[in-house]
Amino acid sequence: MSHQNQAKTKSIIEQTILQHLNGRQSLLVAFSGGVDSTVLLQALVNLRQKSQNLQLRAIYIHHGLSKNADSWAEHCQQQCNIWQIPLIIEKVKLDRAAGNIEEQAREARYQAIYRHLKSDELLCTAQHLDDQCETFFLALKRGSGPAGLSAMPLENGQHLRPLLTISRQEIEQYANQHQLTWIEDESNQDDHYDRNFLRLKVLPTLNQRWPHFSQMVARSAELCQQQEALIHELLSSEFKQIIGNAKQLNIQPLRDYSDYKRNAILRMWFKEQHIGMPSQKQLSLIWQTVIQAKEDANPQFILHNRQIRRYQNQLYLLPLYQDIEQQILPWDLNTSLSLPDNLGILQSNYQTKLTCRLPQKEETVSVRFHAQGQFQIVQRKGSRSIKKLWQEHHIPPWQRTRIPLIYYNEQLISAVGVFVTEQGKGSQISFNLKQIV
Ligand SMILES: Nc1ncnc2c1ncn2[C@@H]1O[C@H](COP(=O)(O)OP(=O)(O)OP(=O)(O)O)[C@@H](O)[C@H]1O
Repeated sequence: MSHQNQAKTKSIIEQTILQHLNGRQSLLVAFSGGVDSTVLLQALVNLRQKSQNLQLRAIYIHHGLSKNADSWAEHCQQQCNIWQIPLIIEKVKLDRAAGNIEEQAREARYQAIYRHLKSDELLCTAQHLDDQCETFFLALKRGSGPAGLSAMPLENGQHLRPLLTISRQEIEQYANQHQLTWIEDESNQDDHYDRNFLRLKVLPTLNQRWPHFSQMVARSAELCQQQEALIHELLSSEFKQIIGNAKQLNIQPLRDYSDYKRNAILRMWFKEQHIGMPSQKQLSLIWQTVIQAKEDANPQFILHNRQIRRYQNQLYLLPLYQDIEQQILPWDLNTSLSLPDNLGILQSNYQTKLTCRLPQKEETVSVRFHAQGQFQIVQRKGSRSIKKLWQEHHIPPWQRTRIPLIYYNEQLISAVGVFVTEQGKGSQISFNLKQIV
């Protein structure tokens, strides 16, 4: 490549980034140490030198997946020292046994990054044109509609992908021209992963035959994005009317919509809650088995580690709660006991109201639950008084009876039936601890 062309590549990359920054100056760069984010960071350092007044920070996420991850973190640190950029190194924990390690890593990575992102900062990641093409193909392989085929947006909230229109080849040229050093992740060569298979085996053939193939795919993705934006614009006022404060969806109006409109509204709802899009089949199952379930049913549908529930004609997207009925929680009454899933904190109060009978002695214990925007009530499972409370407070079924087994002084006692209300004002209610041994 001639010097002239190289200089052109350099200025194209910097100019493109500058254009996309559009005056924003405070940036957090997701820096993996790979060639793409190395080029991104270096180009930003160059722009900073040219008095663009940029405030740069970088973040490296240590997934602990590769045996080389420590040395990658070290490499990123050294590089940032040279460029005088503060670097955050954050370790995340993944569970290999839980499967889909790539997806887990991605989710944990973005969660960790967003924890560090300041409100006035822009997150910059280094996906490029060829990544965009691969993402489009991966969506095609899943049979996605326009939402999936939109691939990655250039900008989404506080997240910018300033290299999205730059090709891999241009990035590599820039890296070589600047004699940059970067990390080669050994897993990039493993075509067992779908993305690598596309990159290594499929797209080179297509790009060889049609030199602007990736640009054309990116254009299709952009057209899909425009269609999505249009649908969003057309439905947004209706959507606002049927979504509640807790992001629950009023399903009554959905019954009068056409299938197309209903599915579009449901997709908007999932998107709003940052959950991966359900497939067409999953959408129709949600419609049939949850929304259309018999009135007295208590339907549940699990999607991407969340559960979809219906209650009083509203659709809720909730975390998957632990089965605390099977859990044993040791409790020293001198300290407070945190219940799982944010169910609250148990605290004993020796100026008691209610009696707990333990084998050795009779002791009176009352238990208070502390409100944290919610309040918790523990009572005997299904007793008449508790049923009344459920009704009064509109407690949905999935919050009604959660029974942890609790040890006190090495004796198994049980707080029988825990439930949570969201609006709770009265915040503290005492209950019976029942001895069950
Ligand atoms: N370990 C990491 N630490 C910090 N940033 C990272 C790390 N891995 C990836 N990134 C950032 O994310 C960008 C995209 O990387 P990659 O394509 O591997 O992720 P991805 O999960 O496919 O992202 P997306 O789904 O948003 O395309 C990188 O260019 C880099 O900016």
